[in-house]
Amino acid sequence: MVRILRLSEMTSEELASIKRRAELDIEQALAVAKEVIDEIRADGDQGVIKYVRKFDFPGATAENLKVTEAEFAAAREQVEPEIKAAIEQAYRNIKEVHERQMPEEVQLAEIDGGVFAGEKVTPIASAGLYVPRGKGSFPSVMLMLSVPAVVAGVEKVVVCTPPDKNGTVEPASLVAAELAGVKDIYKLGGIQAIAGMAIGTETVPKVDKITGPCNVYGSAAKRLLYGTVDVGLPAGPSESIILTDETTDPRIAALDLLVEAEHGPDSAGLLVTHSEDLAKAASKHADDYMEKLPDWRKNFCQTGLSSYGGIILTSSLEESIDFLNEYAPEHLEVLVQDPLSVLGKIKNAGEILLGPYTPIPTANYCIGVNAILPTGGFARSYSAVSVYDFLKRTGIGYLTQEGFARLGHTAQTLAEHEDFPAHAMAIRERKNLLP
Ligand SMILES: NC(=O)c1ccc[n+]([C@@H]2O[C@H](COP(=O)([O-])OP(=O)(O)OC[C@H]3O[C@@H](n4cnc5c(N)ncnc54)[C@H](O)[C@@H]3O)[C@@H](O)[C@H]2O)c1
Ligand SMILES: N[C@H](CO)Cc1c[nH]c[nH+]1
Ligand SMILES: [Zn+2]
Repeated sequence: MVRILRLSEMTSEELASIKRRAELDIEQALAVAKEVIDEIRADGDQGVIKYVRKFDFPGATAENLKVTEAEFAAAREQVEPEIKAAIEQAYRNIKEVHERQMPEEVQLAEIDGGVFAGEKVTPIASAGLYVPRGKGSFPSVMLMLSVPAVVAGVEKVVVCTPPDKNGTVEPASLVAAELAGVKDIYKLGGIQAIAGMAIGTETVPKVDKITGPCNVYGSAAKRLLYGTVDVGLPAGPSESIILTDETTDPRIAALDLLVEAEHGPDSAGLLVTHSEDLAKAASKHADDYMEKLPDWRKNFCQTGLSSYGGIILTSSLEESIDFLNEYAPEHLEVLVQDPLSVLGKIKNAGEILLGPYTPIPTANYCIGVNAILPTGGFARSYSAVSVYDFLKRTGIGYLTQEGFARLGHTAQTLAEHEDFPAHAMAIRERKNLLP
């Protein structure tokens, strides 16, 4: 049975472990990440190729690291029409959502007589997208990263994604990339991908920003390369909370508890409820549904649900909401009787999905909201991937003579107070230099 943890009886260590998720495991990956990064810094392509061969594609060479036009053509042929149609529908919604996010290129307003303030947005010049491939194929992630980057207007979009041992990139991911307008794809996974794009080699372009979810190895590389490159939002092992009450169908709750738990042994699936009956029924149904999964996914669920996940039994809906706000889940499903009634009380979640007709997979794939979300508690301060991950906002200020007359003295006063004499002089002397 999926474990039921009564919140009031959990020790502080148990609670801390649940809230920390799998982030702790990154420590064991840091050593190998440092070794790989150092060799890629020193040896460029040869460093990259050594580790692509070691971890993914034994036949890797500098000549076959980049996906060719022929491989795109082969992918178009291989991908079933039904899969293509699904990718196209998902693409349309994701594109619609992200185009709606785009701000005006320049905004400037006169906020006081002669005082103009605003901002302009500029796409970053180059972005490196990481599309994972270890414990699943992710054409959906390809779309969720490529579409906002292209909509934002990034000139150079580079993708790294692990190849299989024969050097093949998952065909549906290539179809998705081509649909989104991205063709610079490199057969790199894990540490070597992050390091290759952060440092740049003879074959792998150096980029200004890397973003995309990855496992503990890629996450370790991002942590070590923070400062060399912008490593984007912390998107690690998947996690979710299913918030329920006594009215929730325990079968629906059990089904949805398994969704993110199946991503990997380090994924966290939590069901949070104040109904003991619901908890017990959902635990039983989850066991039954797990039997329907292939062994490797069932094992992921069982491992995750018994270490980072399970069913949290609280004393009230308010306590459930307090717990989820503290936990800050990547995915939050709200299956209580009146989902909209709790929306205003939810402060920390990567996404909020309302009601029984909005299971997490609909958002993972095709509602259009971005499914690349902060994990490990970072939903307290990070947002889902959006066009803003690929745009810079630059402030614009403009004072007319009237505006300067209005603000000059204030600026000089504060400059003198903060003991910056050149700041103060730049204002004071203008009165003698300008009409
Ligand atoms: N937060 C999000 O928005 C989001 C979205 C999708 C997926 N995810 C998560 O992303 C993660 C993807 O992980 P994954 O493993 O499936 O794919 P991955 O692409 O991150 O990792 C696979 C790569 O890891 C490297 N690797 C494997 N074993 C290694 C070792 N022993 N030493 C060094 N490198 C090694 C290989 O190069 C391989 O290509 C999952 O945890 C999934 O839950 C998160
Ligand atoms: N749930 C993942 C984010 O944690 C997104 C995804 C893609 N494919 C399946 N799931
Ligand atoms: Zn998922």
